[in-house]
Amino acid sequence: MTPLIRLDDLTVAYDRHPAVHHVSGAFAPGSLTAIAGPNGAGKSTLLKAIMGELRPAEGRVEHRLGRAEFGYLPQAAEIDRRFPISVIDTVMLGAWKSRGAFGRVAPADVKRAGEALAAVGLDGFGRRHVGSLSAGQFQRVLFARLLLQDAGVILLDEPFTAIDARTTRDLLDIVSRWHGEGRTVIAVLHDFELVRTHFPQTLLLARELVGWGPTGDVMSSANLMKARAMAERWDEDAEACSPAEAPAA
Ligand SMILES: Nc1ncnc2c1ncn2[C@@H]1O[C@H](COP(=O)(O)OP(=O)(O)OP(=O)(O)O)[C@@H](O)[C@H]1O
Repeated sequence: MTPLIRLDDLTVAYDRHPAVHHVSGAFAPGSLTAIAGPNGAGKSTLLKAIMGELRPAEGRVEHRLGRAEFGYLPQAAEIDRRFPISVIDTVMLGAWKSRGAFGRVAPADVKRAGEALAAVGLDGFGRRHVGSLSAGQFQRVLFARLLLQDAGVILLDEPFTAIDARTTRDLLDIVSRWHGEGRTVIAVLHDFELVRTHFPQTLLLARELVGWGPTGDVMSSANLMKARAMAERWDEDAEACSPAEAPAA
């Protein structure tokens, strides 16, 4: 099968210090993949590089997708909820693909936004200010926004962190539905049990690739120990990356 997204010797760096180092592999269309690895492994950086928010220092991210084909749920810590915006308007932001960034709001979009809120269990919350929601309710709002966006590739950065079991279950149902609809879903996750039970593919990252393939193979004790050992060796003040450091193919 032709890959949907291919990573070719991808290195992504901040101030020339690599956070993702020489990663190669491919996401198949319609695949459901967890990105796992220790803190600081480069997982969020990799998501941002996949959707083009960060440019590679070396190597490439290859695909034929436009920006609108990517739906993205950032880490909760990256979102400022003090911005004075209602729940329904936040969900409506997901409709920008169909109406353009400054386009008029169509009644059909309002209806779809209401349906998306109902689908995530927040019927009647539309007029609430996002700052007044609990963390779990706000995560549901962000999923409703993704439902409205209707993207072919969905990137989720720690979608279930600080979320209770019931909300996690409800949001996992939505992830399963997206997978069933043939969308490609890539999620950064810390809960290994959840990875093993719900994600058929795993990309295990410790700046460099530890493993990428069927979850049962990749999440072996040997690989998890290897990832931890690699993380313990990281030197935050290491020299900037040079092409000569690339591992042999
Ligand atoms: N904007 C930035 N500027 C400089 N360095 C950054 C920036 N963002 C991330 N980094 C560094 O890049 C490395 C990878 O960070 P990243 O957030 O991608 O890791 P992660 O695997 O998602 O971590 P976590 O599990 O803790 O969320 C870390 O050393 C981090 O400090």
